[in-house]
Amino acid sequence: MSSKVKISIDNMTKVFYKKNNSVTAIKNISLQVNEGEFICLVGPSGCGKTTLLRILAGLETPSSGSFSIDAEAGNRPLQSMVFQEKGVIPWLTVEENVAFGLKMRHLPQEFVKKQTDYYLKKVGLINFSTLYPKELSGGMKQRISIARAFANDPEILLMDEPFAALDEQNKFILQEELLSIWSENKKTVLFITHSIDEALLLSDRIVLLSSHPGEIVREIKVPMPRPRTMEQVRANAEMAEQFISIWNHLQQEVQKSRK
Ligand SMILES: Nc1ncnc2c1ncn2[C@@H]1O[C@H](COP(=O)(O)OP(=O)(O)OP(=O)(O)O)[C@@H](O)[C@H]1O
Repeated sequence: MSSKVKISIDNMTKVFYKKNNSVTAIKNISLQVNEGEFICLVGPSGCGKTTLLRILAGLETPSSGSFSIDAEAGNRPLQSMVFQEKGVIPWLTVEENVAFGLKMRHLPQEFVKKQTDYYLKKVGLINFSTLYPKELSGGMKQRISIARAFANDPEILLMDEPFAALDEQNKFILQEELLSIWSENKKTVLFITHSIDEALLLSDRIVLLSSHPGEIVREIKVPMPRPRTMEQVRANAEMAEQFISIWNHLQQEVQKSRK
């Protein structure tokens, strides 16, 4: 990981205004993410995690505060986003889905083919490239989204619970595949998860948010060296301590939000 700051979020607040009331989704969020850093955002439901990612993706505007993403020269997209579901285009084949962003940028056909095949191989879909999403399992569809996001070669990757809808076995496989791809090109990643295990496995740093409105309450540097596997994470005493500490935080925040 470099010491260069890639994402800088400065005192950001987002308020949604409705007819007769307003909802503050996130409040005074300040965060700096280094180039190549993998950060997981963990917090109770409704604390504004998705809102924060949507702002960074340019899909919402902050009510106050600001952010910047350090962009290198060239025509790389600023960010790619991977969602929990519905991230694939149903009328395009697997290959066309992965190539979509590259084709939109009118990159040379040869380069698009090379980049697409590389990531299709990485996620184990090269033999399924002519199929349509309806012919695939949920895990395979998420693989398309991951392959497309990396193939686009964005400045940063934003991932909103990409594995939440998968069964445990598929989830473990995809987590390891994601880590394997990430370890090659060290993208800067902001990843939302409700799974403490997942956050401990994937992150360099875990950012804990309070219940609604979401404020950053703690940052945890994950002490375990890489490469990591879920078995190692679960067998490690220090990680077990972190798990309990995060679990207690979430319990307290959920109880607070119910009062
Ligand atoms: N477009 C919107 N209009 C009005 N309110 C919104 C909008 N988007 C989000 N909110 C509100 O902002 C708050 C934060 O929502 P958000 O989806 O960001 O939380 P979250 O932490 O991602 O939740 P979860 O973990 O359940 O996915 C919620 O109270 C939600 O109702």
